[in-house]
Amino acid sequence: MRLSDPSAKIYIAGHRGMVGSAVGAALKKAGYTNLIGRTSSELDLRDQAATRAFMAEERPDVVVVAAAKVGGILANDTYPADFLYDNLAIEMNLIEAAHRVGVDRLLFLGSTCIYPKHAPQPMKEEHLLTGELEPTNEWYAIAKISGHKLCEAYHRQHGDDMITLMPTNLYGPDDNFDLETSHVLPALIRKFHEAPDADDMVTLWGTGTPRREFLHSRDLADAVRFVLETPESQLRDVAPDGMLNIGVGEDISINELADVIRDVVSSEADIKHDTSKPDGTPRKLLDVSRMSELGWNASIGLREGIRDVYDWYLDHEKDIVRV
Ligand SMILES: NC(=O)c1ccc[n+]([C@@H]2O[C@H](COP(=O)([O-])OP(=O)(O)OC[C@H]3O[C@@H](n4cnc5c(N)ncnc54)[C@H](OP(=O)(O)O)[C@@H]3O)[C@@H](O)[C@H]2O)c1
Ligand SMILES: C[C@@H]1O[C@H](OP(=O)(O)OP(=O)(O)OC[C@H]2O[C@@H](n3cnc4c(=O)[nH]c(N)nc43)[C@H](O)[C@@H]2O)[C@@H](O)[C@H](O)[C@@H]1O
Repeated sequence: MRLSDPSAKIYIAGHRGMVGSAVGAALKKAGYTNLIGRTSSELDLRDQAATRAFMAEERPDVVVVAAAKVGGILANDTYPADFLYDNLAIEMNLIEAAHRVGVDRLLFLGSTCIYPKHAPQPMKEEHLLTGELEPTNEWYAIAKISGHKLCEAYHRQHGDDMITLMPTNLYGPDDNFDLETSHVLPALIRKFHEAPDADDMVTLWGTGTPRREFLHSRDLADAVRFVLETPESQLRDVAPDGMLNIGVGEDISINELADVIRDVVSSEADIKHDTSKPDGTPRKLLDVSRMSELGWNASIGLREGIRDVYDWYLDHEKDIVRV
């Protein structure tokens, strides 16, 4: 059901994360006053009984699933069991419990690693399951595909209003800046920040030739609000499979990204490549025509977004967990 009541109870699972915190801010700004969240120590969503009990007690009208085990290419490749099990457990428990209590709408957040490694570019929603996955993150990808399919199963069997957003690589305030487990953009902000001089060296993983698309978390949060406020019939007309790519529709090579970040951070460091680290998917540019057709487009440019995150990083550097 379309979100229209400002007092609707909205549960943001993962409300403290980069995406969850941006979604909370966007919904608050839009006038929604009844937002709830629980930290993972208050409610471990891998615990089915605890998740069912929480949902039965709170009975939210809307659930946004922004809780997940998340990380960059090296973390995914290093901890396959954690990325597969945690994400399967979290999404299975949340989606099933949402069905049990009869929420009006559930929004599941997937990720574009669900598409085949060599999918046609730009990638359309119908390219799902048409080819082999990228090995470094197939574990996370299979979990996210399963989450989407579970939403579709509840929609088909019970008529539940459950929609999957498939965001491209995200960045923003409250991102993870740990140099081993983070994604490339926050990692390079920190690396160049910590290497300001001409005789410093910044190491890029892989060859730097893969291309990535980057969406600021505030843009994603606005897309979440937009979809929640759109009637299910309109969403399903455009997305009969219940899936919507969320991106900017353009990409950049990692080498070019490094040049932009080095410039924004005002570093004079040189760059070298550690080709012992994986490149991952060569490219994963999204076709964003479904969201454009619905009337939504991203608005934060990459350079502007990197500047925004770097300003946030400078204000929070001392609080960021050291490796
Ligand atoms: N970052 C990206 O590039 C990207 C790209 C596409 C899609 N996404 C999707 O966007 C969503 C959010 O990602 P993010 O970047 O915001 O990640 P994040 O900053 O790591 O936040 C993840 C959140 O999930 C919560 N969480 C993790 N395990 C939990 C558990 N067992 N029980 C309860 N809560 C748990 C954490 O809660 P605590 O803080 O309380 O521990 C955290 O707030 C995920 O579904 C992710 O797949 C992310
Ligand atoms: C959105 C996420 O995309 C993720 O794939 P993916 O874009 O390759 O994840 P990233 O870790 O952002 O890596 C993107 C590209 O940047 C290169 N890279 C260069 N330097 C660095 C660095 O210092 N740190 C990192 N992390 N990368 C670096 C990396 O080798 C890869 O080719 C998936 O593993 C997740 O599951 C999720 O789907």
